[in-house]
Amino acid sequence: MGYPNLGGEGGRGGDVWFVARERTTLKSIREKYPQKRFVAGTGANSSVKALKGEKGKDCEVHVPLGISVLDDDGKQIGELNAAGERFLAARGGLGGSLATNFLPCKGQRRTVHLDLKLIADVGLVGFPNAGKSSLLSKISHAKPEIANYAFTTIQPELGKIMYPDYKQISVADLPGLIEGAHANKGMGHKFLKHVERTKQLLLVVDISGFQLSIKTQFRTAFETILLLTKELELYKEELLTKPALLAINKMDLPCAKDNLDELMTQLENPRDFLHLLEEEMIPANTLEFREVIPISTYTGEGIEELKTCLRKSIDEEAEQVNEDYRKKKLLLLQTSKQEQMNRKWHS
Ligand SMILES: Nc1nc2c(ncn2[C@@H]2O[C@H](COP(=O)(O)OP(=O)(O)OP(=O)(O)O)[C@@H](O)[C@H]2O)c(=O)[nH]1
Ligand SMILES: [Mg+2]
Repeated sequence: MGYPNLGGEGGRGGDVWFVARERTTLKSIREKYPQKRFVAGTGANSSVKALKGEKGKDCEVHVPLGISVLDDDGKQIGELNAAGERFLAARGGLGGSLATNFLPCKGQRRTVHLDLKLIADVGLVGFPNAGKSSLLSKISHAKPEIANYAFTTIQPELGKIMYPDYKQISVADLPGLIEGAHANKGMGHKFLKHVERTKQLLLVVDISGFQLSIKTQFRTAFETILLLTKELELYKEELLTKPALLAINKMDLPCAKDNLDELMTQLENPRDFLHLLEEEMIPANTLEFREVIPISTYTGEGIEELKTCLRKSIDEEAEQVNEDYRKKKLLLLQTSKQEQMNRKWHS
């Protein structure tokens, strides 16, 4: 009876949510929120009338798909992988009430870090200058930077291959990999983490063998493939379980045909040629390619075939996933039926 006019609880402060949206980039967040801080709303004062106050307006920050939310210690506390998924970054403070002596509470403050790993059907993996960006610009509408120096690409870029039946396959152009990338040399982890989320790998190698900015200025295509395999293996062995295809680029160059013949022989029995590489660089496992496609982004040779192969590989994989799902469902159904029968039997 002591407070006849103070029955209403103040409204809770607005929350801060991260909401996954297509076509959002980390850059756009930085531009929109240069202060880089979001503080959840403070609750409202207790109302004088015996009415409950309304909750404050939430702040929704649009983030790209593939965002991991990490706490200050680097521990992952959330993940946003599909459009519309939401993560509560900071909760609004409670409104004033009798219990808090009518005083509102402050909104939550939390320091979080956003880490973007691209989600794509196919990731382009290769040494710098192999022609990954040239390839992406050839098969999609993306306009990545292309130049005759290493590390032209420093940010991953996404492009989409459009098929006549409207199916689309997303392809991520990634920064070039170099020897030691697993130990964070070059673009290192920054690049390799994106490979984790691509469904399939498309290795792109330069058939001429010239390497820019790498210890050895010349590596045959076969050696390059082994070195790329080694880097992936050292970073995370599971990456090698992803379906992989191989595009052999720059087939327009004069040396290409002979080099290709040699490479194909080596790929038939890779184990017989491992000795060509320094011992410490030999990978424990070799990648098995679903398809090997010679291409030239200059002349267009092999580009249509490559698109067809990618499509086939992605479709096959999707079919396999569906099949596994069907099998799992069937098994569940069978076991639950069996359980029902058992119960009937015992009762
Ligand atoms: N001769 C020839 N040159 C090519 C071909 N494709 C690309 N190039 C050239 O190779 C160089 C590197 O091409 P990019 O597409 O930038 O290579 P990248 O693999 O994306 O390089 P990074 O971004 O540094 O990893 C450029 O000078 C291209 O013009 C090709 O089919 N034939
Ligand atoms: Mg590039």
